[in-house]
Amino acid sequence: MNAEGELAPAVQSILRDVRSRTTPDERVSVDARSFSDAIARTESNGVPVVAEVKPTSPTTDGNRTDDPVELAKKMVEGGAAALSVLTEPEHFGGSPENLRRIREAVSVPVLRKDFILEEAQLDAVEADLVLLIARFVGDLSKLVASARERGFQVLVEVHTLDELETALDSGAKIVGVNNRDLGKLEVSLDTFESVAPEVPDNVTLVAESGIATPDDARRMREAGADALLVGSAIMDGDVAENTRRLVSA
Ligand SMILES: O=C(O)c1ccccc1NCC(=O)[C@H](O)[C@H](O)COP(=O)(O)O
Repeated sequence: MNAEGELAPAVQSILRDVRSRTTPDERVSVDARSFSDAIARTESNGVPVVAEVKPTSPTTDGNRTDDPVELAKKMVEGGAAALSVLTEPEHFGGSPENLRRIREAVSVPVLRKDFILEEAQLDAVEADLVLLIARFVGDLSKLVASARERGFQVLVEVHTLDELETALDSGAKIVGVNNRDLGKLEVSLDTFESVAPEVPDNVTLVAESGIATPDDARRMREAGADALLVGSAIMDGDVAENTRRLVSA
């Protein structure tokens, strides 16, 4: 794990809050909806998009206060293959309860987007996939195994080739390359293009962050993305139409 001094202040604050939150006593057991099946179902009609319910963020102006379940349903109506739901409350306006309600209301797989550092955090809510960020997790192999024991599929997020190596060593079968550098919060689609060629073919590859237009979507697909994770560009305006535009890219 990187020294926290190298992280943007907002990210340092997120990690401090995560550590101060209480964790549940009871272990979850999940019957997960398959992410690879959801991608395969979408492939014949369009681009597999993981649409993110992201009410706000450290880099977003304002807070979208619509009912998250209504937003999620509109994303599915727009053709989203899967959903990502922020459960971090202080900096992203999310909650485990939002995810629980959304997962009950839709039939596509739902990713829990949070900053999970230790095993007990996995038990906050059931989801089909959980995100583990290679940069922040001390023993990634152990946490991947703990998540799988509970039935979760695991999306391991990387930003560099070194982190990709750590992810693959941990046995990750789904890898997300985050175009957002959590050190500086700068976004560049070049990141995905530089890391993707080193990802083995048998790994499901997700391009994350900074995808705003159909051109961006095509660019990420040409660079090897099996799916695209999109937050801000979908949340800003008509979420069904925004999702549809990227799915039809
Ligand atoms: O989005 C942020 O401002 C942010 C700040 C600090 C840490 C993480 C952050 N984002 C988390 C994400 O992974 C994104 O929500 C996700 O990849 C979607 O990105 P985008 O399409 O650019 O909204």
